[in-house]
Amino acid sequence: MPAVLEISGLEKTYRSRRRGARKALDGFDMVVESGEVHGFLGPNGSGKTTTLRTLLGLITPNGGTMTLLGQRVPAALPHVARRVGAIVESPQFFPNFSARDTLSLLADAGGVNKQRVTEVLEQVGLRDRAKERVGTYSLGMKQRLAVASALLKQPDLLILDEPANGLDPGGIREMRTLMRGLAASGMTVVLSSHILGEVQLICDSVTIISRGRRVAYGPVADVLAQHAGAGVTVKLESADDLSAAAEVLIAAGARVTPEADRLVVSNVEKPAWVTRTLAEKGYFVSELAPVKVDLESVFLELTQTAPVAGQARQVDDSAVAAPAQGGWGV
Ligand SMILES: Nc1ncnc2c1ncn2[C@@H]1O[C@H](COP(=O)(O)OP(=O)(O)OP(=O)(O)O)[C@@H](O)[C@H]1O
Repeated sequence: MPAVLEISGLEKTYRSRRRGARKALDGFDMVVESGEVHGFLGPNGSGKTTTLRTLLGLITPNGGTMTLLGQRVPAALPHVARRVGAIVESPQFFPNFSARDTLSLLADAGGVNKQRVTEVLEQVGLRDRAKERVGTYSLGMKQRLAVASALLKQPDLLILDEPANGLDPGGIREMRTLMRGLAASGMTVVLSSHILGEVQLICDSVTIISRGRRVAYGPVADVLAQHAGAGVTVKLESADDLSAAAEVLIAAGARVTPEADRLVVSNVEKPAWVTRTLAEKGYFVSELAPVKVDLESVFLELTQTAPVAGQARQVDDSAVAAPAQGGWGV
C-alpha cells in the first residue's frame, strides 16, 4: 500500500525585498503510513507550518515532490481534497453563530449529510454547548469546533497543526482518546505539536524537523531506542565546580547541558571518558547515570534547543543536520 503522505526533497525559500531570502525548507522528506497517528515535531520556525501549507497547496514550493493518498500534489489536490481534513491555521468562526449553525453551514457548503453535524459535535465533546454562540467559547472549545469541522467529511487523512493548543489537561486527554479512536477506525492522523509527552503517548511514529530538514523519523519506540545511551548525567563532589567542569567537557568535544545540580553530557563514546577527562583537571564525579530517554530529551538533543543557563536562545538557533538516512540524521 502506498504511503498516505510522502514528501521528498521539499524546498521553500521565502523572498522579500526588505529581508532578502530565507530558506524555510531545505530538502525536507517525510513519510506517513496508513492508519498511523504521526507526530510532526520541530522547534519554532523550523518549517512545520510551511510544510503543511505547501502540502495543501497554500504555498508554492521551489522544489521537491509530494503525494497525498498516493496522488501527486498540488496537481491532484482537486481530487484528493475531499479525503483530507486539515486545520493548519486557527480557523476563524462567526462569533454570533452557534457551533451547530457553524457546522451546518460548512456541511451545506461541502455537500455533507446534516446527520454528520450531530455526530461530530458528540465526537469532540461539544454536544451540550452546541447551541451557544461561538463568541462565548473558550480557546479549547474553539479548538474542538475546529476539529469537528475537519471531521465533517469523514476524511481518510486528518492534518492538525497544534490540536492540543489551549486545551486543559482533561481536554488534552479527550483529544488523545479522540485521535486514537479515529486511527482505530482507519483514519490516518498527522499532528504537529510542542507537547512532547503527549506526542509520545499518542503517536505511533514521528518526524522531527530542524531548520527545514528532517533530523529523525520512524516509530516512536525506534526513535527512542536509537537514542538510548546517547548521554549521561554527571554530578560532581562539589556542585560549585559544575560550570568549570562543563567548560572542560565542551573544550574536549562533548555537548553539555547544565541543570540545577548536574550536567547532561552527550556526544561522548564511553561514560568512562567523562570521569577521566574531568579527573585529569581535578574535578571528581560523584554520580554518573545514563540519561533517561524520552521524546523531549531526543527532541532537545537533535534540534539542539535545550535551554542553556544565562543564555536566551534565539529562534533560529537549532541544529542543522544532513538529510536523515535509515531513521537518523547524521
Ligand atoms: N510568509 C513568510 N515570509 C517570510 N518568511 C516566512 C514566512 N512564513 C514563514 N517564514 C519563515 O520560515 C521559517 C519557517 O516558518 P514556519 O512557520 O514554517 O515554522 P514552524 O515550524 O511552523 O514554527 P512554529 O512552531 O513557531 O509555528 C521561519 O524562519 C519563518 O520566519
